[in-house]
Amino acid sequence: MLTIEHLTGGYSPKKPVLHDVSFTVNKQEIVGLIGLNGAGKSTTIKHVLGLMDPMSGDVRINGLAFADDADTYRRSFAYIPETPLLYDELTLWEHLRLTSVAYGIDDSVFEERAERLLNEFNMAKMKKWYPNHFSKGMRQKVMIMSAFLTEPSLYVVDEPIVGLDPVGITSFLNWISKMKDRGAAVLMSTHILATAERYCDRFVILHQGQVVLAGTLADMREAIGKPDATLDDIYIEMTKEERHD
Ligand SMILES: Nc1ncnc2c1ncn2[C@@H]1O[C@H](COP(=O)(O)OP(=O)(O)OP(=O)(O)O)[C@@H](O)[C@H]1O
Repeated sequence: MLTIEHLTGGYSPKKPVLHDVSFTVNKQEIVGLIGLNGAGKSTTIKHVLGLMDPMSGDVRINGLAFADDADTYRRSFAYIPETPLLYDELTLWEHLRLTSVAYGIDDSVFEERAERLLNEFNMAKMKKWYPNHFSKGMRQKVMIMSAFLTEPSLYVVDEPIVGLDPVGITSFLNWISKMKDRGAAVLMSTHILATAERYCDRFVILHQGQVVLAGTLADMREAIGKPDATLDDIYIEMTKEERHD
């Protein structure tokens, strides 16, 4: 579904941030992108979104690179950003509607999906509200519902649960698991390792712009020779040098 091969990239050709990054996210799989602040997670995501061109290497969704066909590429995934971006002049319902129009979703399909999502995320009463009345968590839920509305084959998710209350977190994780079971691929960047450990099928640990370890929890435990290690233990082990322990 998502294939990243030998990606070197970043903001200035003289000083790449990502070095030879390779990993895949398959159908029916949640892959956790893990790393310290500044490790390169957001930069990787910007390359996946097509916002940045690779300096070398390749990023493909369903075999298609952004440069091949930008419109088809963009429509093949939904992105949930860390910081919600809403239009002050559109109500919650209009935000959902705008997304559905952009993705070419049928009106009847839109209404049915939107109502289900509003109920799941406890936002039904706020359909006609404008974003200036939303809390931070509510704003995040608008982004989450917009992404789920499109039912894409790939979800790219940046720190999805920061700012959500426990009920919202459960709704998000249940819904993303349901989409995964139906065949979606999910790339999820997060610092919340206990949740990642429970919900992700595989992990990619980035450190200073390089993949230092990847695989299932079992693969990574074996690689570091610690059969009982938690994801926290593995993460700390792989990033030791930077913390000068
Ligand atoms: N717009 C930018 N211009 C130049 N350098 C940038 C820019 N954004 C990030 N960087 C640099 O790229 C490197 C990787 O940053 P990135 O934002 O990808 O890290 P991250 O893993 O997402 O971190 P965090 O967990 O803090 O969000 C850092 O050294 C950062 O200083």
